[in-house]
Amino acid sequence: MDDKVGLDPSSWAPWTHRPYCAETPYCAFTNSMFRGNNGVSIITTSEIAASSPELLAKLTTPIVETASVEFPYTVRDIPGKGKGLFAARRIARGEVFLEDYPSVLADVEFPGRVRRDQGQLLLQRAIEQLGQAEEVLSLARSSTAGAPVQEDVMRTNTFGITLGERSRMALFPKISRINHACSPNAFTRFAESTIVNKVIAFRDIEPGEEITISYLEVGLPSQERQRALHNRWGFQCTCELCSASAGEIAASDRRRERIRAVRQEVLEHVQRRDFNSAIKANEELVDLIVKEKMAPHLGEHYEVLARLYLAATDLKSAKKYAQLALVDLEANGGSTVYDSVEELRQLLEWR
Ligand SMILES: C[S@@+](CC[C@H](N)C(=O)[O-])C[C@H]1O[C@@H](n2cnc3c(N)ncnc32)[C@H](O)[C@@H]1O
Repeated sequence: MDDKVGLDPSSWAPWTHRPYCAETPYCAFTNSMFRGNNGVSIITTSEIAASSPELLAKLTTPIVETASVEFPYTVRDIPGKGKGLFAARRIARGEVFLEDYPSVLADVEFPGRVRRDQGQLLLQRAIEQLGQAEEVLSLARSSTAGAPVQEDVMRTNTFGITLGERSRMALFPKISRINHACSPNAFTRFAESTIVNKVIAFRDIEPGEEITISYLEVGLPSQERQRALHNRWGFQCTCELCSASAGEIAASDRRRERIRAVRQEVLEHVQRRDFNSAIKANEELVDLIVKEKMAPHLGEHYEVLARLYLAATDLKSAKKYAQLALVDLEANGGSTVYDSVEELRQLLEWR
């Protein structure tokens, strides 16, 4: 690719910089006009880039964000945690209070398919070509092994997303300042159609309160949770749940192990089309989730129950759970966050 693309900028289209490939099948492609002059870079292969015209169109359309809105949060230093986000006013449950676009995207398999020094060159180029390179490079790092800055920043701050039918790492610079909590007060939703990652309040957040999200799948047992946070993000979890008494932690772990087992059972029942058993297992799941205070996810579980009852041709129960799901999903952002809200509304109209 390095050789095929000339020095003439018109041959780089739709990118604003000459694609840089570090003698690998992967290249760093940059559009520096994305979102004003913030820019976006993607590390992928030329073949994948060429086969994703819709994605390319999204990344190369010069999105200009609406005139500066007053952000309902501030960034502050927190002893022992680096920086963090704090509510500048009351943020209501369900409010979408932060929207962020990616600065760097990379195919998840890329680090395993190139030499480390080549990967580093690709990352370096992908970041240095951005208008907000400095902002990206100042994000948190967690390596204790002296990893290069770019690699460390990516490892500490990226989310796993699906984009253009591929798993990618994505760095959202504003969201990157949000710290982890096992029982967070906010969650993120990435919308592939707009490539916006939204942050939504799980519950009312009071002025001055720290805004948190969960870095992990909610519901991991304590040891797994602590190991993952330590290994990838380099910190010791001290949240309420991680600091509870040994007895409380053991009880929570038992429920979480059971939640995991029941989730698997639900899938197996559905695969066998045994909807009645799937419903029974899902009802146990809802019960465990409430006991484990993982209630923010209840709406999605009610939705699963509505769909299972529908599959079991019990329309009355399907509607009951669709209604419960709607109440919950609407309180957590409604159709701006959940694609299924409209479908659930239609289900309630069925006769
Ligand atoms: C994505 S960044 C979050 C923002 C970061 N604190 C900063 O200064 O930009 C992830 C890093 O923040 C720190 N961090 C996040 N959550 C934490 C927590 N609950 N306790 C201690 N450190 C935390 C860790 O250093 C972690 O590697």
